[in-house]
Amino acid sequence: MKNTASFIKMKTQSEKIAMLTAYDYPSAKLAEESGVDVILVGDSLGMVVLGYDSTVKVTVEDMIHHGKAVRRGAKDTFIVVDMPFGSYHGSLDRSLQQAMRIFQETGAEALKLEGADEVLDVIRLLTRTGIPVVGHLGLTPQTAGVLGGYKVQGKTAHAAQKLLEDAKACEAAGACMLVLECIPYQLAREVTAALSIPVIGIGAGAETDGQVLVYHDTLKYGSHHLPKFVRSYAETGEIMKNGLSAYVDEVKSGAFPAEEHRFTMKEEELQQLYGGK
Ligand SMILES: Nc1nc(=O)c2c([nH]1)NC[C@@H]1CN(c3ccc(C(=O)N[C@@H](CCC(=O)O)C(=O)O)cc3)CN21
Ligand SMILES: CC(C)C(=O)C(=O)O
Ligand SMILES: [Mg+2]
Repeated sequence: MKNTASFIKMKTQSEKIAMLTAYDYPSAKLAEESGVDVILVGDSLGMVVLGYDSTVKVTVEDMIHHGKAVRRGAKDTFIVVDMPFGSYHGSLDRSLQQAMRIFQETGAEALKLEGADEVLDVIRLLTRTGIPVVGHLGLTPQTAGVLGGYKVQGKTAHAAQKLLEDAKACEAAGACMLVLECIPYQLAREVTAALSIPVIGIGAGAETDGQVLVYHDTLKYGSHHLPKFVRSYAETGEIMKNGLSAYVDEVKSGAFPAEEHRFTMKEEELQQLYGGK
């Protein structure tokens, strides 16, 4: 099992870190078998698995439910679980309580929190408590309503400067890793060079220490809109739909089930059952 020190070593040796989301037992198992370095149980599960139009309806219970399934499917992979919307704001006591529940019940290796500013106190508290924290800056989907949608962040010199300072502050607060979402590649490059902790990008160009993508985007599973930064590596949705249509067709035509799918009662038992009839 890799740990936070392994990822720092990978950064210093310029070995790229491959992170992928997973939400259940089979997806986690496939991710582990594929050699993924870090599995993220993302709150994006609200959109790609539960069918919400944003991540803000996702609850602590949802994250625990899915996190436990992912743990069962990937016993030997470093797992990060997103703290969901509203679970790490308001008071430090409550934030720690929610974090402890997710961390203890799922058995994850780390938790991910979006933002800096007041979230820095939470990063510090969780880290001191013994919970490794992954930061998340740039496009932070939990605050999309305030940001004005899913838009590229850090495009102006002023916004880029603020993001760089936030990134340094996350590291100083104890974050073991940082996710940068939807920012210009030049800014991602600068943040990656400025930090000692690994920086993982999504829509942040090729010059970060690693990449993360959403499972369903990577496999083109589901009918959702694919963001511009995604590359899909398999037409899974199409393959599944073809398989399911073939099943329905064969039930309708009577081609399924065939003789090899049925069970047989012995002739003598049939005799006894029906007598001489
Ligand atoms: N399926 C899925 N993939 C993701 O990567 C993802 C989620 N869901 N849900 C949670 C967040 C939301 N994310 C998103 C969603 C949409 C865009 C998007 O459509 N962006 C525009 C760019 C907008 C601009 O130019 O400012 C795009 O065309 O890619 C970006 C990030 C990333 N995360
Ligand atoms: C897109 C990644 C970084 C994420 O936070 C999620 O999947 O929820
Ligand atoms: Mg997330």
